[in-house]
Amino acid sequence: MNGIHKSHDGGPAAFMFVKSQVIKFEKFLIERMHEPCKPMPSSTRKTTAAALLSTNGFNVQPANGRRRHVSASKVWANGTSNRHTCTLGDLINDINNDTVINFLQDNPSLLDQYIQNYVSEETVESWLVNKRKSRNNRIRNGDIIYNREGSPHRPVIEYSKAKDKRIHIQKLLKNVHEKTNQVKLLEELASSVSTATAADGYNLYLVTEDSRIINFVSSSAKEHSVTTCSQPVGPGHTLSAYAAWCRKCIRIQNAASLADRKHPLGIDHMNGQIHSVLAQPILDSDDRVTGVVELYRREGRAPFTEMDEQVVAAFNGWALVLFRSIQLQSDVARQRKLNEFLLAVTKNIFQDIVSMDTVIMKIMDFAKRLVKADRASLFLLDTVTKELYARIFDTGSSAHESNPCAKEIRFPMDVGVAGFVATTGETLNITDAYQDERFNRDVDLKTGYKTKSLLCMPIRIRGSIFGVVQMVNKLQGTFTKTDEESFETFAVYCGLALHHAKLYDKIRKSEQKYKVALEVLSYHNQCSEEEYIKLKSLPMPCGRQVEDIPKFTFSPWSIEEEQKSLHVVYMFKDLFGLEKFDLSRLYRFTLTVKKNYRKVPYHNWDHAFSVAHAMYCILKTQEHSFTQLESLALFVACLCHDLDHRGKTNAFMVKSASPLAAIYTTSVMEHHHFNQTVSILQQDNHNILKEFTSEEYKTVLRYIKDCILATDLALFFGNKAKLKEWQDSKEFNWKSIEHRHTLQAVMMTGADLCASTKPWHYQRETVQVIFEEFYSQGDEERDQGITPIAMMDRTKADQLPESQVGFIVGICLPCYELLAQIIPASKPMVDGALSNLSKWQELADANKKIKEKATMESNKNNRKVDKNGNLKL
Ligand SMILES: Nc1nc2c(ncn2[C@@H]2O[C@@H]3COP(=O)(O)O[C@H]3[C@H]2O)c(=O)[nH]1
Repeated sequence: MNGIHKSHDGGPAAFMFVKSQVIKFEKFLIERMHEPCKPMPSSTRKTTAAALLSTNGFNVQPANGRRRHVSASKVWANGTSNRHTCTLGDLINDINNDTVINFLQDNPSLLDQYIQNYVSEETVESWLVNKRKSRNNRIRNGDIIYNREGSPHRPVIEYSKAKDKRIHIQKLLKNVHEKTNQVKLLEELASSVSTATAADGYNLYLVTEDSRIINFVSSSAKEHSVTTCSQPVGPGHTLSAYAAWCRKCIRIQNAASLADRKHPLGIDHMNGQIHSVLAQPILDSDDRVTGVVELYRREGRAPFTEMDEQVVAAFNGWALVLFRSIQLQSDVARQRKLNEFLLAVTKNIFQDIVSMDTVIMKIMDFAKRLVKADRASLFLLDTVTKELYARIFDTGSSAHESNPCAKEIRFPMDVGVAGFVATTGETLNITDAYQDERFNRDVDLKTGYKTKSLLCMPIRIRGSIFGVVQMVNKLQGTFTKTDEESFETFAVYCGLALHHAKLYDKIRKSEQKYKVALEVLSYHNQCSEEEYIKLKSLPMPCGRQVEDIPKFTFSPWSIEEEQKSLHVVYMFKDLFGLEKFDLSRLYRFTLTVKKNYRKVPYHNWDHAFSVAHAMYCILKTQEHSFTQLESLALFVACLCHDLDHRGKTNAFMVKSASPLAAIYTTSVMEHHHFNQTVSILQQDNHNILKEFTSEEYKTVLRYIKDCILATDLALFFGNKAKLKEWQDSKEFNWKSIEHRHTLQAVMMTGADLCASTKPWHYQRETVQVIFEEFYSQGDEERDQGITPIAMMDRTKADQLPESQVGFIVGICLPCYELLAQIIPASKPMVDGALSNLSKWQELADANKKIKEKATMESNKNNRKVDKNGNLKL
């Protein structure tokens, strides 16, 4: 049939004939291509027939009387008369598979037109799917299957199959987002690009972080034996190594060009069957080549075109966006994971610090897990001997956890990788230890363990190198940049934990020292057995001896020194009885309290005794106003309220930065007095509260604390104001705990200042010792360059009576007057204070007169001298 021309005279008959043939042709296509579309409308058929004829050189005249001419003089077949194998005439005459195939092969534009106008997109896509399926499933040469069976994701194929593309893309993205495994994504990309370019298969390679090595990762070929696993990036090796090096897409058009000198190793053992290759480097967001996708077509296939190259480049562009997003995502995930890990480390290390060794073991264990190392070691720096040492050395067995190496490993601080890191402060990531000249093989020789990769980092405390932590042998591959970064953060925590552990060790040691000091102290501060036996042997005061004790006017100075302790026991017994108290404990407690008062002029045992006595007097008048625990607390508190007083005020303790002021921020000395009270109660055979229930014990201690703190004169004014308000408004209620406790606080002040209520000669004597203490503090302040207040300035001793007037009027009388309103039996204290006030007033007035006289005298003398000091004549 070659070269046959068909001539038509044209006319309606010819047109009708062609139209009928078009219907046949259409039917043919429907049958062959399983096209589920509707048959053509007749108008379309007409147009198609006309188009068919005209496209192929026939002149078709319209049927409406005007001449429709179908000219057969045109030879059709892509403009060349000698290449066509089948004409429309042939087709029309003898329509069968072969003729149509031949016809369509020679006239692709006709099928193109038909598909574009009459076939739906879905149908075209399903044709494509079917076509690829059949191609991929075809086994060529009987040995290599080019379709990766079981491949989990074939996005392009899935995409082409999907009815709703939008939903499919969402699914695909979700899928992608869930994948943080870059290799899997690259495989997917390679698979997609392979499908898109109709490649017969692909190989995927990844470049190491240092951009030096390219490693084979996977292939679409099921049984792919690779001979070029790992290659240096650069020319002279494989095609992928070369593509990674020159960072350009390389297209090989024929097998012969594969073994170029730039890439003599080609792509691998399949070279012989490969005809065309397209190697595309994959760049990441930092423009670094992360891998290479190598697409290939086998013999018999058309080589890759520039169009394929563009498709691959487009895929690579999208991959870049995708990887950037994945990179960010995985960075965030990694950071979160690291944060969680570090939080766990911190909790674990800080929650349960027992010793430095425990911390070290924990650190090593965490570090190993962090970078997936086989072993870990921590060498501490001995700055004295300039050595690195490890008491706990990771031998790989878990035995070291419970039984650290008895023998310490020690070596000079500049030996080996650890030494290099310790001296330079640099981090080292060594992929092959035996290739590194800094590596010290001795330890391997001793242990028989083979070191391969090493990650070694300095541990710093406050900027100075404290030690070196070493991770040995990454479980898979070598330590990465990410390992280094994570490990660097970890090293900071490590430093903190070790610093903490070091401090903890120090604290533990000083705690032990403190315990020893306490033992020594309590031995010396406790009453001796002799003192106890002696006191016990003394007869308890009785008869006339005790008549005056409950009187407010009773003077503590009127009894012998050694009788005071006995009187304390007497008063205690008198107030509370001995049913609940052990007498021997009471003796010991009293004697030890006495011993713990310093020999300062005023705040000494005498003062403690007189305050306890004043409270005894008040309590004797109020036997049922307070609970037994309250009364007990008031009396004991008075006895202990100035324990270990150093003769200095709170203000002085703060100003002189005393360690006590560092412990307590307010009522410095009062807190210390209470603390001393508890210490004495805790000593052997001293706990006078032993018979109380633990609840009662806690309550008494709480009351004692409140009472002792109330002796801080700074708190008196608030307490007095509250109590006065209740009293003035007749609201004071004995049943109210708050009212009672405020009253107790004011009672403590009243007892503390009781010297101001005593007969004049006792008051004068006491004030003398009070001021002796004040002046001694003033002297010390002056030595420290501080000007003391007038009351503490011995050069202003003449102001004392005036100062006493102010003290009694401003503090003592308001206190006693208020107390007397609530506890009328305490009225003698008011009287005593008033009496002393008048004495001090007299002295102050006399002083004033003397001063006035002196001033007058001096003025008189001044008048007798001229301005130059010379006597006027
Ligand atoms: N000026 C003056 N101060 C006193 C007198 N009696 C006690 N004090 C002060 O009042 C304080 C009460 O609390 P402290 O016992 O700690 O210390 C006491 C002394 O500093 C006194 O008679 N005159």
